[in-house]
Order: sequence, then C-alpha cells, then structure tokens
Amino acid sequence: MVFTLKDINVCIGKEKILHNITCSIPRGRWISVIGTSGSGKSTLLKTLKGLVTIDSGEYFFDDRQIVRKKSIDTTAISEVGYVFQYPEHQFFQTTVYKELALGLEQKKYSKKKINDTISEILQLFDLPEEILAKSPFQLSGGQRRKLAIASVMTTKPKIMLLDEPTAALDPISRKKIVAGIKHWQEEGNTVIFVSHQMEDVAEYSDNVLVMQRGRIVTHMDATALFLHYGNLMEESGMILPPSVQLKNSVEKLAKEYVDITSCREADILAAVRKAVAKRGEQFV
Ligand SMILES: Nc1ncnc2c1ncn2[C@@H]1O[C@H](COP(=O)(O)OP(=O)(O)OP(=O)(O)O)[C@@H](O)[C@H]1O
Repeated sequence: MVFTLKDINVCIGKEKILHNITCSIPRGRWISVIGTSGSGKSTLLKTLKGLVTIDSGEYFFDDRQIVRKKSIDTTAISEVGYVFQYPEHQFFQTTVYKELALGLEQKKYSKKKINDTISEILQLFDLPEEILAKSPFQLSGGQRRKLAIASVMTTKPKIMLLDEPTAALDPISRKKIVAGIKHWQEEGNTVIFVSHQMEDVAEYSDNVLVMQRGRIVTHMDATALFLHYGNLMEESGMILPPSVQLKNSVEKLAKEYVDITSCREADILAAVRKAVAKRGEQFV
C-alpha cells in the first residue's frame, strides 16, 4: 500500500475536521474522493501531503510510519505531487516560464532539456507559447488550472493528489486533461482525485472514497458504488452520474434489469441500447 492511514484525527483551531480516518490506498490506481462541500476532501489531501497537523493516528507511506510529533516527514513523500484546489496557492514565480522551469531546474536539467520539456508540456495542455512571459496571475481561470497541473507534472511525481483539477475548465479541455491524467496513471502511477464531476469519477476511477462530515462513509470499487450502492450516494447528499441515472430510469420504465458490469458511460449506453432494442423500441 502506498498510503495507509489508521485512526487519523485532524483539528483546525478548536474544530475537529477529520474523524478517525482509516484507509489504505494501493499504488498504480485511480482513487476518487467525493462528498458534499465541507465534507473534508481537501483536508484529507492536505493530510496526505503533510500540510496540516495530525492530532492523533498513524500514517504509513510504503509501510513506513512517517508521523513524528504530529507532523509528517515530508522528505518521505517527495514523490507525491499536489495540485491545489486554488491554483494561485501554488504559484510563486513571476512568469509562467519560471513556474514550469522550477521543478526541472531542481532536477538539474540542462537549459535545452528544460525548454524542450516546456514545449512538450505546453502542447500537451493546449497552452500557447505566448503565455510563457506572462505572470501566472495574468492567465484565465482555466489556463491557471492547466498550469497548476502542468507544473506539478514536470517534476515527474509518481503519485498525484489533485484537488478539483478541472474546475473552471471548458468541457473539451476538461475531458482532454482528465484523459491525459488517466493515461499517466495507467503507466503505473497513482492518482488521488477530488471532484464534484461524477461522470469523470465514474469514467476513470478504480475505487471511490465517499466522505461525509469529516468521516469516510465508504471506500469501494467505483462500479459497485454507482451500480449497486447508489443509495450511499443519495444518503451522502450526492447525485449519481448522468449515465447511471439514465440506466436507472430505463430499468424503472421497462420494469427490467439492464445487464451491465461497468459504470463507464459508453458501456452503460451500449447496455441501455441493447435493452431497449430487445424490447423492439427505438433508442433516441
Ligand atoms: N483553515 C481552516 N480553518 C477553519 N476551518 C477550516 C479550514 N479549512 C477547512 N475548514 C473546515 O473544514 C471542513 C472541511 O473542509 P474541506 O475544505 O476539507 O472540505 P471539502 O470537502 O474539500 O469542501 P469543498 O468541496 O467545498 O472544497 C469545513 O467545515 C471547513 O469549514
């Protein structure tokens, strides 16, 4: 397991924010963290990155206990990249170029390799060359998001904690970026993804961790959650992905079970089409 938390409690000021968090996260998977606003998702990510004080409990990284006097040994988690919920919280440089070059300079890349890597990353994220001379704060909201993810990716982490990385992105950019992150995860990396976009969560997650009022309600396989334990979503104040809602409506109308073993949109639509065709009706 890459992360193992045992009975972690976190307070901010006098308020207890995380209650008895226990979970294990394997390497190489995509884990989404979902829950209503204020349920503790960002605080959980900050805990994993050592950005908040742990009041009690144990935190193991690769089976090594790393909490010391309520803080974590951040050198132990240097391979963990963190994309902040608010990108401006992670920008410290005066230009986009410097922001992207920083991690590469720390890796002692040559000037040429830095420039080549930056060109590649601009292409990957559909960002124009002209922004390199600008301040990160002169970018649009969507461009800032892209820069935030890009600048973490250039440091070549093995694990990325992404806090609502696609908020403020147009739908096409959102799909492209999430697909890019999926591709990166499938190369053997680990993604912990906080999002309110249930269609992305259903499309890409291996497992989903559901939070409510600072506690973990459940941590299970994404398909099991969305197709068989949808009640937990409702009870936690969330709605199911649109394609799962469609499947549920078809089942209700047809009074027939739609045979499906995946919560990915294309698989659900194919199963719904098949179920409707079987009844001799046209699927529009
Ligand atoms: N710096 C802080 N000081 C005081 N309370 C805080 C602080 N940061 C978070 N909280 C409280 O902790 C709780 C959990 O916040 P957190 O940001 O982790 O929720 P979240 O699930 O990420 O919400 P959202 O989906 O709105 O981003 C909230 O009640 C919030 O008010």
